[in-house]
Amino acid sequence: MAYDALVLVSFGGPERPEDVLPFLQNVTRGRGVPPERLAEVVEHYQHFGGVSPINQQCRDLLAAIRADFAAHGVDLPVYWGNRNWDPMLADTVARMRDDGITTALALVTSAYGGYSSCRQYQEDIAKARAAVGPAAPVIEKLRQFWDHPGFVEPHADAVRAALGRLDPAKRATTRLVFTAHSVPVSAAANAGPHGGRYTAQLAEVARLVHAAAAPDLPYDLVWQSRSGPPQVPWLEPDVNDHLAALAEAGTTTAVVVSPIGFVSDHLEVVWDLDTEALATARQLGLDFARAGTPGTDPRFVAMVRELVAERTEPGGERLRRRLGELPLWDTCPTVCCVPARRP
Ligand SMILES: CC1=C(CCC(=O)O)c2cc3nc(cc4[nH]c(cc5[nH]c(cc1n2)c(C)c5CCC(=O)O)c(CCC(=O)O)c4C)C(CCC(=O)O)=C3C
Ligand SMILES: [Fe+2]
Repeated sequence: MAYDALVLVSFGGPERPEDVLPFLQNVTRGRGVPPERLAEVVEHYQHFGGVSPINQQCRDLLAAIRADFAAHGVDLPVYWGNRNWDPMLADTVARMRDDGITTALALVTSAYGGYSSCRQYQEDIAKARAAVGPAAPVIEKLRQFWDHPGFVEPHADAVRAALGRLDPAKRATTRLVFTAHSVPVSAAANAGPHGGRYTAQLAEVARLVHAAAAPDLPYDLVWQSRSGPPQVPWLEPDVNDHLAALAEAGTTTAVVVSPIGFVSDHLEVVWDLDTEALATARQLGLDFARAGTPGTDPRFVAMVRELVAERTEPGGERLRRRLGELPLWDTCPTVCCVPARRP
């Protein structure tokens, strides 16, 4: 298959105080998030002057991908469009059409399967193409990359670096706490062609990062950033409750919190972990170091080029680099991740 562009598809975030509410309305439209929760989240964004870091992180990633492509003779223009805020994906797809693009690959800024991480981005692409009309380019999502070394190794190095910031005298009572975005229990059950893939992939990445970074330490996988109405069950425990349970048990004095669910230090990281979870740890008397995310790590950027090569080189499937053992699929069956359509 010949492709004439790559498009980075991301979540989007506001960059001005007056954009926070309309952005949040885009995110939560039709999803039953209570107004009290929305009001709280407005405050999280306003704490940072109404500027989410995520768009600048996408610009930095774009620049890094373009430089890497140029250095390796990959002659593909790279576009960028978001689910929830400017640049909106439909506007980007219109521009791609105007530029004569006919068949593009898409990199989404989530490594995992599941509705919010994978299927919803495919719906975003389908909606944007429908809005542009019949001349819209075909856009194929690159495979999920949770266990690619270009994603796992930067996380593992970040855990090592975070451990280096903690008191070595407390090493024997230090614990790794891996986090990912919580999702409704029903969404987790439906993730992937046979269900349960979001949590299974995260458990695999936690295992791989732990083994690479600090196999001598105990570790856990917990959840953060719960949304939705209180009566709907979401994945638990929450990272804050987990820290309280560790402090209560009395055998932990320090934690490294590693957000393996994410590719960059966006608001869910700088608020929910660096602000909230840090405050929780302080209150509990636990030392706390937050590990970084891949961001623009050269290995992560090179991974993007490798994922493209898997699709463009002859016999490209053989180029797949993976550290894990869970089944992999390039394209999702139509029944994937959508409860109503699962048999
Ligand atoms: C699995 C998952 C990822 C990881 C995959 C991926 O990265 O895509 C993710 C990422 C992100 N989530 C983000 C922000 C928000 N998520 C919300 C709400 C929700 N997230 C959900 C799931 C996920 N979310 C779900 C099931 C909801 C409930 C509403 C719904 O069913 O859709 C809300 C609404 C308010 C609230 O938090 O209640 C906000 C503001 C940002 C941007 C941060 C920034 O601005 O820097 C990012 C990267
Ligand atoms: Fe979210």
